[in-house]
Amino acid sequence: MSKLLRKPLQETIDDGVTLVHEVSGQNSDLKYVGFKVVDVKKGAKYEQTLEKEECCIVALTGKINVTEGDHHFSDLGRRDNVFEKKPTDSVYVSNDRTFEVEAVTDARVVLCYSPSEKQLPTKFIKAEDNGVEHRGKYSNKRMVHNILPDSDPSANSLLVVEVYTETGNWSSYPPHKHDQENLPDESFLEETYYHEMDPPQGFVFQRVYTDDRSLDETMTVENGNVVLVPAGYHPVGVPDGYSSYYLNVMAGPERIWKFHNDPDHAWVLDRD
Ligand SMILES: O=C(O)C[C@@H](O)[C@H](O)C(=O)CO
Repeated sequence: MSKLLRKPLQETIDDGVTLVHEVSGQNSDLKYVGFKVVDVKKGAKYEQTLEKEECCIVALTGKINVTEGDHHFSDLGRRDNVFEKKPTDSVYVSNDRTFEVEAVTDARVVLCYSPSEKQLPTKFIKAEDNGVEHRGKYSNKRMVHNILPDSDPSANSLLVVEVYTETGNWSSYPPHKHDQENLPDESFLEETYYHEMDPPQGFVFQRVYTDDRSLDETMTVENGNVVLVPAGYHPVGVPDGYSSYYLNVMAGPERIWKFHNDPDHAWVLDRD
């Protein structure tokens, strides 16, 4: 098994709360990105006290209430299935704060983390505020929901985005990387991919590789898997008949997404 590929854990951590994924500095080489997925049954609660880390809570599917101090946000979440392809609600919570997520319906909640020292205001990121982008042509078509892009200063480090790739298409393609602190040409950002497929028996392929091939892994990724991208190019290929969804979390020393295309493949962008 690749050390970059994570399968769902399905570990009960509280009444009605199942830990589906947990990526942290304790169980990976990532220093800037932490990632969790929890399934919360209707009426159950997940609570967490953040230390020196900020968190973006994404109502992936189902409906939730989120409370942090005097802030209470009700009935967040816009879809029962990510393949409804509509943006959803999220909440940004800064370091050293405690939040609670209560499920209004059975819900899957994504928790995106990055180290943070400087407190920022808690912020409700409404579905309507997600920038929606259609990128690419030929077999490189995808749709993006920008939850926390680098143009939004609400977070210290976190960048969060959802990407839908059409059947038979490629995304994060031509292959690009962001693993050098070399601004303005490239930024260093670690990344995680949480994947789903429609229909769910589908799979996609994701390759993670560096120029010198000291890292070069090609993974068969199934519904609900997570891929870690500590460095390198990280294209995704989607087989015919299946659609792909993934949620990316990125973070690094500077909060800017500046990627570098693999020079061997950048030519695909130059076609008419
Ligand atoms: O293909 C896309 O446009 C999505 C990717 O950019 C993805 O969000 C990523 O690789 C970020 O580095």
